[in-house]
Order: sequence, then structure tokens, then C-alpha cells
Amino acid sequence: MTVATRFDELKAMGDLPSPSGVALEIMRLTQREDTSIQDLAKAIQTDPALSGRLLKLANSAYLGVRRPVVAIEDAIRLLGMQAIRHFALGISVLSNCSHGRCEGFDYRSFWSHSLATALAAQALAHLDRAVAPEESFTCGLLARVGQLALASIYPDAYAAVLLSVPGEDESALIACERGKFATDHRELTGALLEDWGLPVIHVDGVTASYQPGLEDLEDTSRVQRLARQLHLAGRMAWLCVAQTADQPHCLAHLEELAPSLELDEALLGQLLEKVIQDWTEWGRLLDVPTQEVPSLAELKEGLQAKMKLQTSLPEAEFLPLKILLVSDDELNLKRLTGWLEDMGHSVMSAGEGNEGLSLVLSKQPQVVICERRIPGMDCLEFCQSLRETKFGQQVYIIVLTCSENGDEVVQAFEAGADDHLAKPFSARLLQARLWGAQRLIRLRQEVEREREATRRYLAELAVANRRLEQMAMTDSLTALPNRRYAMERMEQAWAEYQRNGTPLSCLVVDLDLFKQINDHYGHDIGDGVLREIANVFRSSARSSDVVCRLGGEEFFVICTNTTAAEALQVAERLRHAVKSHHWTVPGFGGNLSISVGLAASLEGMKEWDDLYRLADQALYDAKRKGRDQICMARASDGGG
Ligand SMILES: Nc1nc2c(ncn2[C@@H]2O[C@H](COP(=O)(O)OP(=O)(O)OP(=O)(O)O)[C@@H](O)[C@H]2O)c(=O)[nH]1
Repeated sequence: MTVATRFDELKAMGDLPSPSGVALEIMRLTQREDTSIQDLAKAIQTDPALSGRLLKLANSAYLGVRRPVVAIEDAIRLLGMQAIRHFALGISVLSNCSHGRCEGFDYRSFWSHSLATALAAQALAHLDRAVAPEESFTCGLLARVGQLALASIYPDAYAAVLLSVPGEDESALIACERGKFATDHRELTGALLEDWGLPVIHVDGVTASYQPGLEDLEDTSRVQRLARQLHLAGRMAWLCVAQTADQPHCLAHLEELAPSLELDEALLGQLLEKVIQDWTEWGRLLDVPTQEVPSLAELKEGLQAKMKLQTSLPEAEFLPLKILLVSDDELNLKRLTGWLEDMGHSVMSAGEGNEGLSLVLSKQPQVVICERRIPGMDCLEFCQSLRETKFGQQVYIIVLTCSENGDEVVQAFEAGADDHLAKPFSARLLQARLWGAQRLIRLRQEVEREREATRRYLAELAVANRRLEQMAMTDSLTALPNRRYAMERMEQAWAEYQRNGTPLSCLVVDLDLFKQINDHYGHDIGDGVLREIANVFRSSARSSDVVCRLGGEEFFVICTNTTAAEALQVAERLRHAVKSHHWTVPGFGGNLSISVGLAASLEGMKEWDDLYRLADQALYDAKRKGRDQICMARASDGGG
């Protein structure tokens, strides 16, 4: 069924909103070329309420009238027939349909929002005259009149539809309406405006304002400009009627849209202030409810304070982040930078993908916030390229999508994004999204800290173990390797000897009559003598000889790669060194000598301790023969 036939069908039901008889007469008169200002004034004066409202419009500050307009004829001259026609239409529909039978439809809120939209559209039209401001007023006032039509024709069914669609999700409402009524309020609005004789540009502008081509800002046609004005006007109106809790969301929307009409923050603030003031005055005049709305500056200030109060993480959990913004939208960059810096983060920015990539690598930000569409490189390509680098794998990436469009969001995640945010969004939402990044980064830092602590602990443990091992192998009195070490080292040397056949010798060295020293000088001085003699051995032995203390006054020297004859020279050197040593142990004034048992590896020896045993026996011989001498084990003594 075509739009026209469906509309005709609904029109036949007789419940559609309609202008008053006076308004219809005004419309008829203004369409005729021979209508005089006096005729039109007469028609208007038959409706005192309309006359008053018309004078109010004529005296509106926007028209810059120096003297107050008090006569309808002057108002007509000032405003022009076309504007009178629009105004009469809008105001009479409002008066005729200020209440109705649909219980789920809030007529007063509807007109409150519509009036704010009308005044905002009028204000915006003064900046860019896509159409005359008074015409823009009517377009704004009637931009959702299709809803009124559905509420009038299907009061019960429409109440159910409104209940089933949450909030201000217009696309969902339209889809639901179509399913139920085979038309929707957007289509009906267009049909009604056309039916009331509005020019095509107004009708098209209103219907396009539901989803204006914000992306395609190149399109500067009057319809598109009017559509953008009406869309922004609708958003300003939402801010006017919003409850305090919804104001941040409305403000974010407004700030997002403002650049599409080249409005900076100051101008947007001024406009909003004017709209709120007019809305309050007109509301009183038309018996439409209004409310107090804070100024843009107050709203922003309040939101920032609130944001700090309500949404900041406990101090212990807050982590200042290094953030890179990638966007070619100067205004957006400025806004996001302001928000993020207010939150306590440090921000850098790149205008396109390649610049973004090199900044990530050189400045190493922890978070990258990237527009879905960036010049130079597709955002998805940008994410993938980042993830291919070692550092880029750790960066937390948030992609700013233009909508909650499922495909777009999934693609962003597939390309490596950690999160996404559908535009427009508030500073509060952005801050909340960054908590995820902060938590993840803090966890990563904790893991890294723990890993570092474990590394340090293991290194300390290794040092401690080495020290323990050393202690376990070292004689505490002389710091020479102890018996345990001596035996292990001997085993190694024996294995080497067996493998390579290199000669191996060892010396068992014992101090002579040490008991007498202890008895004479005391045990402490005896200890000092043992310490000093260890040094004598250390300095007299070759660097390849391993001097150990087996215990008591007994020492052991392992002479690797050493024949018996060479070992004899070592033993002699030790004996001589001890004999000729000048003792420095305080209180000790005696002499000392040593006895040495020497054994060298012989063919046929099976175990390393055969060699040790032979040396020990040789020592016994040396003692027996009168001490202060070296005895070499003979082959016949064992082993070979
Ligand atoms: N001061 C001190 N004395 C020790 C230590 N270990 C063993 N001794 C003493 O060394 C002495 C060894 O005496 P003996 O085994 O009788 O032999 P000796 O007096 O050296 O006589 P010969 O070996 O036959 O020449 C004992 O008096 C032990 O108490 C020690 O760590 N410090």
C-alpha cells in the first residue's frame, strides 16, 4: 500500500490532528494572491489567543524591532504572509491537540518538547537561513506530529506500543509502529505536513531530520541543512525536558552534534540560554509545561563535579594513564583531551593511522582511543598493525564506533580492539570504560612486579645456596676446603686420571707434636697457629694443588697431573716453608714442623681411596721415623 493511500485511509477515520477553522482560513487566504493584509488581519483577530501569540512573535527579540508591535496588521507586514501561515498552523494544532484519549501518551510533555524544538529550530535558522526562522519554528513544532496522529487514531494500541519501547529509541519505536499500524509517525508527519500545504522543502527537511546525513557534511542542500538544524533542535529540546539524571547523556549528544552546524561551545551555550528563556515565556503563553534548566556552563561544571564525586575510582585504584587519541576531528580531539586531562590522564594525539602507529612505538602509551574512521589507514588495519608489534600487543585499544551496529563492533574486536564505545558518549561513560583499562594495566603491572620479585628471590636463593654449598665444603677455622670437599675433589681427580691417564699424587700432612702447642699456649693460640699454617700452605703450594684441611691438625693436598717426583718437590716446599716461617700469632713463640705422607697413582689401583690410604700409611711411616720428614708410599704397600 502506498503512503498516500494509507494516509487517505487514516484521514477518512476522521481522528487526525487538524488546525482550527481560523488557521485553515488563514492558510486559504495566504495561498491566494489577491489577499490583502487587512483581510488576513480580520481573520486572525477572530481568534484572540492566536492574535496575542502572533504579536508576541512579532515582538520577539530576534526580529530586532525597535518599537513594540501592537497592531496585527503591523505584525503581518513585519513577519510576512508566509510566516503567518506557518505560525497559525503550528499554534492551532497545538491548541487543538493539547490533550487526547491515549492514556499512554503524555500530551503535555509532547508539546513541551515540541515547543522547545520549535524555538531551538528558530534560533538555529537565524544562523543559517536554510528556511526563514518562523518557518523553521513551525517545522520544529510539528516535527513529531505523526505521533500525535497515532495517539489520536489508535489510543489504546498506541499506548501499548509506547509501553513496549523504552526511552527515546526512535528507530525501535518506528519499527514497532510499522509492525502494528502499517505506517509510522515519521511517515505520518510527512503526510500531514504535506496535507496542510507546507512546501516540499519543509516536509522533506522534517522527515530527513529523523536521521540527517551527519556523516556527509558535504551535502549542503537546503533540505539537508534544515534537517540538521531540526535534528540538533530536537536534541536541545531533549536537554530542556530531561530529568537531571539524563542531562549528561543529552549534553553528550548535543556536543557531538554541534560541530555538524559549526557551533562552538560558546555559541552553543548562548543559543541554549536563549532557547530556555524563550521556552519559559512561550510555555506560559501557550500553557505548555516547562522547567528550569541550568546553563550549559553550569551543566558542564555540575557534571564535572559530579563525575569526580560519583565516578572516580577509589584513590588506591586510580591509575593515571598515558593515552593516545587517534582522530582527524579537531573538535572531538579537543573535547576528549579536555575530559581525559580532567580525569588525571596524560594525552597525546595523532591525526591519522601512520602517525598513530609511530607514536605508539616511540611514546609507548598504555591506551589508544581510535575513531572507527581515520584518514590514511583504516581503523581495523591500524588495530591489526598495532597487534603485530611486540609493544602494540600490550596496548589497550578502545574503538569509537558511530553506532551500536553489531557488524561494526564485531569487526573492531576481530581486529584486536579491547573495547568499543558508540558515539555519542558522555565523559562519565568514557571514564567508566577506562576503568577496565586501568584494572587490566594494574593487574599486568602486579604480575610484572611479582615476576620481578620472583626473579630477584631466585637469584638471591641461588647466591644463598652457593654460599651454603661453599660453607658445607669449607673449613670454618682456616677457610680451606674441608674433608668433604677433599674427598669429592679426589673422586673427580681420580676419574680424570682414569680417563686420561694423567698422573695423580696426594699428600697427607700432619703437624708434629701439636698437642704440646695446645697444652703450652692454650687452645686459642693453637687455633691461630692452624689458621696461619693454612696460609703458609696456600702460598707455598702450586696454584693447581688443592690444599684442604681434613680435621684437627691434619691437612691434605691433591696434586693433579703430578708425578710422585713432582709431588715430592711440593711436599718439600711445604715442609721447608713451615720450618722457616716467622710466626705472627700473638703469644706464640715456638717452632713447628710437619710430617708428610706421599702417594702417587700406580697402575692397578682400583679406587681413589687406595691412593689416600697409601699416603696415610706413608705419613705414619714419617711419624714413626721421627717426624719433620716426607715418606713416599711404596708400590708394595698396596694398590699396585
Ligand atoms: N687448637 C686446636 N687444637 C686441635 C684442633 N683439632 C685438634 N687439635 C688438637 O691437636 C692435637 C693432636 O694431638 P695428637 O693427635 O696427640 O698428635 P700430636 O700432638 O700432633 O703429635 P703427633 O701427631 O704424633 O706429632 C690434640 O691436642 C687436639 O686437641 C683444633 O681445631 N684446634
